[in-house]
Amino acid sequence: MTEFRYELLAQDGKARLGRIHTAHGVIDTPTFMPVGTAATVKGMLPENVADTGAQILLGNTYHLMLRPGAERIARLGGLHKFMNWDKPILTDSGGYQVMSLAKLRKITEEGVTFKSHIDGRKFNLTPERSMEIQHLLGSTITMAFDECTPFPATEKQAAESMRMSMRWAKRSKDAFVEREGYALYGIQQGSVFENLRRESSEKLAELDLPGHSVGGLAVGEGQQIMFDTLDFCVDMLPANKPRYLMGVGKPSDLVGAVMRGIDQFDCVLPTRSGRNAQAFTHRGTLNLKNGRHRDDDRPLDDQCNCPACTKYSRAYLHHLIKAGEILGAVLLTWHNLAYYQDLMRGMREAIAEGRMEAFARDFHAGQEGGDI
Ligand SMILES: CNc1nc2c(CCNCC3CCCC3)c3nc(N)[nH]c(=O)c3cc2[nH]1
Repeated sequence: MTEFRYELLAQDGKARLGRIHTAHGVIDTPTFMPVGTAATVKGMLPENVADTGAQILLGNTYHLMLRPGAERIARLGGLHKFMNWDKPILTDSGGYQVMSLAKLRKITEEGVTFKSHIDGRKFNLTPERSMEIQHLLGSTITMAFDECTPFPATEKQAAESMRMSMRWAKRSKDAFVEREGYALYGIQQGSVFENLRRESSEKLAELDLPGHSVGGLAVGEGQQIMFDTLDFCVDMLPANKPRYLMGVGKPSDLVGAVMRGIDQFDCVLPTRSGRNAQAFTHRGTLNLKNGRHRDDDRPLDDQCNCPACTKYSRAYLHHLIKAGEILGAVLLTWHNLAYYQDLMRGMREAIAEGRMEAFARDFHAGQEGGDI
């Protein structure tokens, strides 16, 4: 059996090249984790997600507890078997999604009660129940139950919210079922306040967890404030353990956050925008709804080897989108996931060769390339 372990292989400035060893396989970092909210990466077969280079997916406590139910998934053999993905799965703890999706939410020290956004049934989510659900799912990496502090928040509001999350982190650890090769990550909170981020990091250090995430960002603060916060909060987390920035982000967010020491990312952007005709390319983003593509027989991205870019033209993709064809959403999702994996692979190679600064310069030059 494999014990959960992070290997730091190289550094270039604050950027890190690493490897996470888990019970379900190895993850090369920096890594982008596609989101599989309802036990599927929307529109993709898992083998094709793996083909893009993804080594780990995200699942979600909130969605799966509502439908089909964590106990049902456990009876059916767990989430890996259920969705036919045998590599690592990281599940979020549910608190963030309750606040962004559920109705009639009530937060107390005990946890959150809410009504399902699907059928209005009442639910109760506590650190203990979140741990039980993630255990039933068979998650490789379990996230502590936390509250994502809204932005903006006063320092007092951020302090109270963070302190509750730290009490919930302790309860999460006490309820977490230890298994070799599996891990519980703590979530750092504290909004944009350096002293609160430090207090949160010190509380998490007492729990001696195998990995951590930076929570409470990508909540509307904007890229500059996010980067300014990362400039001081990432180094507060142990350097010998993985650091995961939750909910991030667009390509330039990933480049900037890797350069600030982040190892893991998740974001719905590549999949959600793929379903909305938006494509990320080495030359910037474009929207295939735009009529300018209707006679363009060039590939979407001439530096990409995904099926959308090697087998079809922009004109065809435009046609599929205008016609509302399912294949349009499938091909653009596939491409965006491939582009994100290419970007991460490019950064891993750049860090290994000590040329991350040059990589970032070339990336930005390409994005402003124009005439795409
Ligand atoms: C988009 N920005 C953002 N997302 C955040 C998320 C969610 C990350 N993505 C989860 C997946 C999405 C659907 C299935 C799981 C956050 N999650 C937690 N627990 N805490 C945060 O502070 C937290 C903060 C976040 N900020």
